[in-house]
Amino acid sequence: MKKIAFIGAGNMARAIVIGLVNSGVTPSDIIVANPSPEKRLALANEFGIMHTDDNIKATEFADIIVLSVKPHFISDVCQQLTKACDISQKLFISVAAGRTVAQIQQALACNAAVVRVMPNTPSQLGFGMSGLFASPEVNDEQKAASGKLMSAVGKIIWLETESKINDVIAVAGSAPAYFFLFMEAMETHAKSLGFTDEESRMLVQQTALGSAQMVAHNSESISTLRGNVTSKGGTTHAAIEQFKADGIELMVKNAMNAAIARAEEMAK
Ligand SMILES: NC(=O)C1=CN([C@@H]2O[C@H](COP(=O)(O)OP(=O)(O)OC[C@H]3O[C@@H](n4cnc5c(N)ncnc54)[C@H](OP(=O)(O)O)[C@@H]3O)[C@@H](O)[C@H]2O)C=CC1
Ligand SMILES: O=C(O)[C@@H]1CCC=N1
Repeated sequence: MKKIAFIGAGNMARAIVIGLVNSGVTPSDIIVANPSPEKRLALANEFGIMHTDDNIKATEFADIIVLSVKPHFISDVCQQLTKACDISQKLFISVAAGRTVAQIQQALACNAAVVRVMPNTPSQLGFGMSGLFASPEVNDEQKAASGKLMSAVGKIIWLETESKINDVIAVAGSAPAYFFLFMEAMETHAKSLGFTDEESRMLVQQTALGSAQMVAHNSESISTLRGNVTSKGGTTHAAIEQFKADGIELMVKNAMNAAIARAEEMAK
């Protein structure tokens, strides 16, 4: 197995590291670099991976460097690495939203092999969904290695054009938060209907889980599954009509387009 370094030990790095270790990757093949100790120590203590506060040491150790800092730190981190060590044979995987291959290569001062990945946090349970785009410099072996890495934490699709990364952000990268928002709204109203906190959480959580499982395990369209719940003139019909009257389809479309627009803006 290739050695993997995570630069940045935040939410996304944590999600992927957990998924990798749970999928059987040897913990001592993974190193995480983060300036402040709490998050990297937590990962090291929980999963037995290596850790450091030195991005350069982590980069020297690894074949694959996963850039998992906030987008506005990507350029500084790349410039730091390129000045301090030989990166010519390394594969860079960037999970950053709104940071293009060209920007990363410019900061690395070379035409490095870069794979952009747009993952999501369910990766930590092995239920991730990632879109991947490879720069022309990425060879077949590196492409296979990055596909294998992200397949360890969920499902993947390869993208023909880099701009599709922004579409994946809208449909999958940011999308767990949409479902959480919906669940939060339902949980809040369940509480106002008099259910306890625990009951409200369980009612919403189990219903969301069951619904997602039905989608995953049925070949019928999602629309058909919805129709199967919706008796004509019944309670679900009343709720769905109210959602439609309040503009749910437009709301979802506008929200997804807002995510895409923000990603495009960040790339400028
Ligand atoms: N969260 C998500 O659902 C998703 C996030 N992403 C992408 O993942 C990336 C990380 O996001 P997320 O994990 O949420 O962010 P976090 O803020 O949780 O994590 C970023 C981490 O980077 C560390 N860091 C800051 N500066 C440096 C540096 N110079 N060198 C090394 N580490 C540094 C921070 O440390 P400290 O806190 O100590 O400053 C922090 O632990 C972003 O680019 C985002 O676009 C992509 C898909 C989904
Ligand atoms: O909100 C963000 O910018 C990141 C990218 C996708 C999910 N979180």
